[in-house]
Order: sequence, then C-alpha cells, then structure tokens
Amino acid sequence: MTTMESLIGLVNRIQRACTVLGDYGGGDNDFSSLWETLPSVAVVGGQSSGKSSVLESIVGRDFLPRGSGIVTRRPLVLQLHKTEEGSQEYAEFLHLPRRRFTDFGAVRHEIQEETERITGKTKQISPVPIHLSIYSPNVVNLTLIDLPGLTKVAVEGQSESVVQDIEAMVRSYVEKPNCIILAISPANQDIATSDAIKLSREVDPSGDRTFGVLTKLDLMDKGTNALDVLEGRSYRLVHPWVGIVNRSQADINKNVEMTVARRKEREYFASSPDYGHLASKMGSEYLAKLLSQHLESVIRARIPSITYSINKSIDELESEMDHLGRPIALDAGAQLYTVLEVCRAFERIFKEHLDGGRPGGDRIYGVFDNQLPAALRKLPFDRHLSIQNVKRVVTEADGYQPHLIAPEQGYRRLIDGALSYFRGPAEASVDAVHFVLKELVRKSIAETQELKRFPRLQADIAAAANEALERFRDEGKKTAVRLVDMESSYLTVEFFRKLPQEADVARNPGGNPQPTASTDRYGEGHFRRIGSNVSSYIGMVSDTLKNTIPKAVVYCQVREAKQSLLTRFYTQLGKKEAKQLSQMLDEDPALMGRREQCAKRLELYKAARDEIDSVSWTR
Ligand SMILES: Nc1nc2c(ncn2[C@@H]2O[C@H](COP(=O)(O)OP(=O)(O)OP(=O)(O)O)[C@@H](O)[C@H]2O)c(=O)[nH]1
Repeated sequence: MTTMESLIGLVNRIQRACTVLGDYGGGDNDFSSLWETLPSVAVVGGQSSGKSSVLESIVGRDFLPRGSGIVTRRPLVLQLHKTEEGSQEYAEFLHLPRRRFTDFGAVRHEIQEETERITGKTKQISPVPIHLSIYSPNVVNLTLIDLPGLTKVAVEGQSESVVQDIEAMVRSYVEKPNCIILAISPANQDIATSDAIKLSREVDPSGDRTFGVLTKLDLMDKGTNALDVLEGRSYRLVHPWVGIVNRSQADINKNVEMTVARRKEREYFASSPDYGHLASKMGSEYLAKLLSQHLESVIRARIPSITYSINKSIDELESEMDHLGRPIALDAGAQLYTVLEVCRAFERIFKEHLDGGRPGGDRIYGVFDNQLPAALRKLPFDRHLSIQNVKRVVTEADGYQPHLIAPEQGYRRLIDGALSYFRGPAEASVDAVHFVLKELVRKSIAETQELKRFPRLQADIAAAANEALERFRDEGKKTAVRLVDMESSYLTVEFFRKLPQEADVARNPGGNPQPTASTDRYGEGHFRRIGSNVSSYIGMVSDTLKNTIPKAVVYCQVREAKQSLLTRFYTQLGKKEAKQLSQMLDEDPALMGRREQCAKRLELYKAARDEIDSVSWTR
C-alpha cells in the first residue's frame, strides 16, 4: 500500500528539486516544466480575507509576516511534513539548507528578509517563490502556496500596475490544471463580491478544483448566517464549502495560542445553533484533512501522466544532449582525436555535396554545360573577323610587300587575336566553380552537427578550406589559360591543308571561265574567305576548349577539393600544442551553459522517475 505520506512526500521532494533548478512553473523557462505536472494547493483571496489566518491554523503555528497593506509579495510554497508524535517541530527554508528554525518568530522574520532580498524594501511583488518546509507531528502532509492577496487599488509606494500584476501572478498559478484552488472569502461580505470566487470561476468553471472556504463566520451580523453559502445554495461547488473561525485581531494581540484557537473554533461549531449540524465538516482541522485526502487522490490519479511526462522529458533531454555532444576531454590526444573526428564529419558532408546525395554538386556541371558554352558563343568573333578588320590585319601583316600566294602572316595574326578571347571564358569557368565550391564549404560547415558547438574550429576549418580552394583556383586558372595558350602556340596544320586553294575557289561549279584569281586577290571576296576560314578554325578550337576546360577545372579544383581540402590543415594540426588544441575546441559559452542545464535537469527527471518508481513498487 502506498501511504498518503509517501505520495505527498514524493510530490514534495520533486517540488523542492524543481525549485533548486529554477523550475517553479514560471512562463520564461525554456524547458518543459515538471513543476506544472505536479498537483499543489494555492490559497487565493482578497486582502484581509483571512488567508494568512487559514494557513496558520492549518499549520497550527504563527509564522507569517503581518502588517498593513501588501504583506505577501512573493509566493510562499509551504510544504507540511507530518513527523512522529513527540518529535520537535521545526522549519527549513530551501535557500538556507541545513538551518533548522525552531523559533517560528524567526521564520516570520526570514520570510520578510527573503522577500526583500528580491523585491527590496518596496511594495513591489515578485513571482520567484520562497520555499518553506515545516516538519511537525501536528500537521498533515500538504503543499500550500500562499499568494499575494488580490486587491482593487494600489496603495502608496506601489506602481499603478500592481493590481494587475498580482492578479496575473495569482492567475498564473491557479489556471494550471493541476492546481487545487483554496478560495478564501470572508463571511461578512457578500459572496457575490468575493475576489477569490470571481477568479476561480474564471479559471475553473466546473468547480472541480476549487475548495470554497468561508472565514469570519463569527463576525457576521447578529441574526444572519452563512448557511446558504455553506450548503451550496449561493454558489455551488463540486466540493463542499468549509466554514472557518480564525483568531480575531484582538486574539492575535492577546497572543492567544493556536491550540486554544483551534479548540475555541471546535466549540464554536459544536455549540452553534446555525452550524451545529455541520460541525463535523467545519473548521480548520477538518479543512486540512479534506485537502490532504483530496491531494492524495489527485496525485494517485496523476501518477501515470506524471510518469509519462517525465519519461517524455527524459527522452527529449537525452536527444538534446546527444545533439549538443559530449563534454570535451582534457588531454591533448583526445582533443586531437575530437578535432579530427569533427573534420572528417565535415569532409564527409562536403563530398556528399559534390558526389550527390546532397545538393550543390550539380551546379558545377551547370558551369560546364551552360555558362561556358554560352560565354564561348558570346565571344566577339563577328567583329574580329569583319571584312574591314580582316583586311586591316592582313594588309598590316604584309607590310609594304603584299603577299604573293597566301596571307600566312595575316592568318596567324587573325587566329592569334581570336584565340586570346578564349582566356576570358576559361578564367570565368575556373572562378565560377571556385564560388560553387566555396558555397559548398559554407553549407557543409553549417550542416556538420558536430561542429555546431565549436565556433572557433568552425572558423579554422572555413579558413583552411577557403585557403585551399584559392590555391586550387590559381592552379585551375594556370592550367585552363595554358590550354588556350597551347592553341596559339601551334596551329593545326591539317586544317589548313584541307582548305580549297584560291584558284579552286575562284572556279564556279559549272566550270565557266571567271575573272582570274589575281583580279580578286585584294577584293572583298578574298578577305571574306580569309575571315570565314579563320572563323571555322576558331570554331574548331572552341569545340575543343569546350571539352578541355572542364577537364582542367575538375582536375585542378574539384578533384583536389575532394582529395586534399584539409591536407595542409591536418599537417599544421599535428604541430599544435595542447593549449592551441583546446582553444580550437573552445565551445560556445551559451551551448556549454545549455548542456549544463540539460544535464542538471536530466538528473532531476531521472531522480523523480526513481522516486516515483520506488513509491509505485510499494503500491
Ligand atoms: N474574528 C475573526 N477575525 C478574523 C477571522 N479571519 C481573519 N480574521 C482577522 O482578519 C484580519 C485579516 O486576516 P489575515 O489572515 O491577515 O488576512 P489575509 O487575507 O492574510 O490578509 P493580507 O495578508 O493582508 O492579504 C486579521 O486581523 C485577522 O485576525 C475570523 O475568522 N474571525
């Protein structure tokens, strides 16, 4: 059998662990909140409705700060632990571990001090809770959250927004589906005006999670009673209303003991002509038991969903930890190994981009298949081989003695001039592929998960890879331009041998006599023929270069990038000292922080799972 103590104790332990990690269900936490999956009881009510009195009488001790205006300015998470009969009562704050408070006056003082530690001596509020545990044989296991009293007007020293701020804070607790609402309303006010009921009706319209508590029954006008409320006729809730008689201000001033106050309360109900028939279901002791039992049944019902939520969070955290990577080893050998491993992962991805599997490599083929042929087509050969230019070049090449048979020098100059145009597209192809490769390096770095945590190594790899690509580009340019230069250094003789001779050209197909070749030698037709011969020669060279430039580019740049992008980097790496290696593996501090947080949280969830397992086994 799982005992009530073990179940509520379990939730208490998990709640404490949550608070250590800053998980108190606040909205700005970027982890899923374990706190929010745990049931708790929040005490809600307007100022002076009797909240502190109810809390104290459940605990059976005076320990809450008293004063005028706004007293509770931070949520107080109050965990009550029942101890063995006869053992000494004491309190402990989570922010002061190992310090036992046996003087409850000192507890009150510490709550005040701790409140001010965050809010200063102002009247402002803060959502960061104070955690207080009370160990006593006179309490039941229960977790209560005391919240600032709802108010309608800001008092002096408070910002105008305080009314809304308090409501927002209270709402942030009570709107959670796991929150049990202890709605405190004073009996000497119309229930229709109760702040607590108004808010609980909004966040819990079915009334499932709301316990209505009516205080100050003794202060009602003579001849009136609160039976309509207590018997559920004024405002029906799923759970029965509980009436309470706390100590009056006069009792407090007279230091009336809590035990005395409890006895007086019991007597009040037992002897009341109005409430006598309800006496067994009234009073703060009954309320404490009722809450504790309810909390237990809620926890029991929630255990499967809490376990599910914990397991889900563990899975998420573990996968995030995998993603973030293991912490880095301290010795140089292990660090070198890590650097190499990360580099290899990067190289693998880079190769996948080139060879296929990842996109981008096809853009290199695009350079060869589209850009290069288009650039070749656009070269200004028409202008270069216009009749005027051919005539000018040929004539200038002949000098004062016109050529006798064929304008050899003219041909060579025209071809040389035309070939020099090929350098542009050759170099442009090299540059275009260079930029594709550079972009692939950038992408691959971004896609290498292992690199994400090392911004410094990322930059080092990027620099090394880009430096290598520059070298490959230089080599590529030299080779591609050399292919062009080779074309001008030795022409294809065969091509010219096959050209029809001037005399053959002059003869028309019918064989009729034509003006002799010599009459046309310096005419337009002559130069047009020269131009067209040079043009077909250049066409032939262009076809050749269209095929050979890609070979040069792939050989010098793509193949090299695949084989030796980081070769130099590896050589330098071997010479690095331990200190330099560890600098390379300097992690992003944000990431380190995140890993630490994840690890801590994972520990919390695992501990919580173990706790729940141990309780579940005893069931
Ligand atoms: N006679 C009588 N007085 C009560 C009762 N409950 C509370 N009081 C008095 O009402 C005043 C306010 O009670 P608190 O318990 O401080 O109310 P609170 O809601 O905590 O008020 P804030 O802390 O100001 O928000 C105190 O003087 C109490 O003595 C009650 O049932 N009967």
